[in-house]
This record gives sequence, structure tokens and C-alpha cells, in this order.
Amino acid sequence: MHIHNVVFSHDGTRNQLDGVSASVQTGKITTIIGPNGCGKSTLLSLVSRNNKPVTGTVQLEQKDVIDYKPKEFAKKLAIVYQQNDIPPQITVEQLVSYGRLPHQTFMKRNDTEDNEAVTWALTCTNLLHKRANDVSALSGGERQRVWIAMALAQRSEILCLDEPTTYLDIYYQIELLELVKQLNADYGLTIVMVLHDINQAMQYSDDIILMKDGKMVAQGHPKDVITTDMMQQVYDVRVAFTEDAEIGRYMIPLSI
Ligand SMILES: Nc1ncnc2c1ncn2[C@@H]1O[C@H](COP(=O)(O)OP(=O)(O)OP(=O)(O)O)[C@@H](O)[C@H]1O
Repeated sequence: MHIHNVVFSHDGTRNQLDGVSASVQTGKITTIIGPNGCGKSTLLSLVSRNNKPVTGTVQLEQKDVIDYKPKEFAKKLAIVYQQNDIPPQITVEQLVSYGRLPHQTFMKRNDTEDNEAVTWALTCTNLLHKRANDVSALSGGERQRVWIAMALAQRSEILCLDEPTTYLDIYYQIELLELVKQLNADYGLTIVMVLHDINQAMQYSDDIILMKDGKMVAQGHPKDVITTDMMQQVYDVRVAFTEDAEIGRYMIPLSI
């Protein structure tokens, strides 16, 4: 996927994205990071074509994402938002099965394929035993996994996650990021996510897109992008780096 020089404004007065070019490598985990309000979620909204650039393009397999038919695009890319409204009185399995809608028409549906996809999505997210439970009765971490399961049932090649760890405690944050890593490793799923935690971004990403003020500042391997100079330049924070035998390089914020 290639993002070419996109410009976007939410309100027509100011460009929230100001000429962003970046790429997403197939089969890799790409994480968008940057300070509050720099345009991370807005960029993801263009990638998932919930918004259309004023100028510039987002291309998937050499085709502008805008030119895909909705169901065709849904088979290519699924997105999980930061906040999701739960329909009343819906079970885990029912909600996850909504992910199959792009594969169904009024005249045609393949029940076997749909059931297999839903069971697979529930298994990946460790929710099989909760399939009959009401979604509103689940914990925050479980609920987040249900939305991911719904996106997985869509069987798309790319999974976009907008701040998937927000509202989760540290245990569920790690659980979720391990799930993302496993989905990428086991099924070759391309992941594009927005994270705030720099150390988690370093640990779980193949590629980082670093943004500031609606612009892309750098893209590349975590160790090349997340440096003392970049953290000072982009976040105005003085940091140091150290090594851990298990997780490798990690960052320590020192002062503002
Ligand atoms: N619907 C909207 N209407 C007007 N302005 C918006 C809208 N959504 C976002 N913005 C503005 O666009 C800018 C970028 O917002 P965006 O949510 O993309 O940033 P972000 O980097 O994801 O921020 P955060 O880390 O705080 O979630 C911000 O200045 C925000 O106020």
C-alpha cells in the first residue's frame, strides 16, 4: 500500500494532513506514532477510506482505494476503531459474524465458509468459550478482542487498529499486542496500527511511521526512527536508550 502526498482537512480551514507520503509493506507490522493531534487517526481514516484525501492518493495493489467497490475493499482491509458502540443484547458470536457481511449477498451466502471464518476468528482471539456470552457483559480487554475477531472474520489481508491498547491495563495491552504479532506471524496478516507507547511500538513493529503536525517526519525500522534526536524533535522529550536481554532496545524518558 502506498500513500502518495495526501492532503486532508476535516473542517476546510486547516490541513490536518499536509502532504504525507508513506508505505505499508505487505506481511509486515507498521505502526504510526506521534504526539496527540498530529494526524495519526486521520491518516488511518484515509487508508481505510473512511475519509477521502483532498489531493494525493492511497493506492492498494496499484489501484486507488477510492476505486474499490465497498465489498471488494472490505475483503482487502478491515479496521478496528478506538471506540466502538456495542449493539444491545448481542452475543459474541453474533457480533463476530457481522464480519462476514462483505462475503454475503441477499441471494448468495456460503454458510460453511461463514461458520468456519467465525470459528477461526473466535479461536484466534481466544473467545470460543465466550461465543454465547453477551458482549456488554465482557471485560474491556475481551471486548477489544471481540472487535478484532469481527475484523478477522472479514478475512481481509490488511488489519488496521486505531490505538487498540487504549483503556486496557498492562496485562491486556501485552495480550493484545502478542495476538497482533501472532496473527502477523501465523497468517501473514499485514498490520497497520496506531500506538502511543513508544516502547511497545519498538518491540512489536517492523516499520514505524513517525508523524508531527500533519506531516510524516520519518519512516523506517524502529531503531532508525526512534532515536534521541527524533524524540527531542517530535515529542520535545529527552530520552535515553538501554538494552534488555529479552526484549532488546528500549527507551527511558528522562525529562521534558
Ligand atoms: N472530525 C473532526 N473535525 C475537525 N477536526 C478534527 C476531526 N477529527 C480530528 N480533528 C483534528 O485533526 C487533528 C488530527 O487529529 P487525529 O485524531 O488524527 O490525531 P491523532 O494523532 O490521532 O491524535 P491522538 O493521539 O490525540 O488520538 C487534530 O487537530 C484534531 O483536533
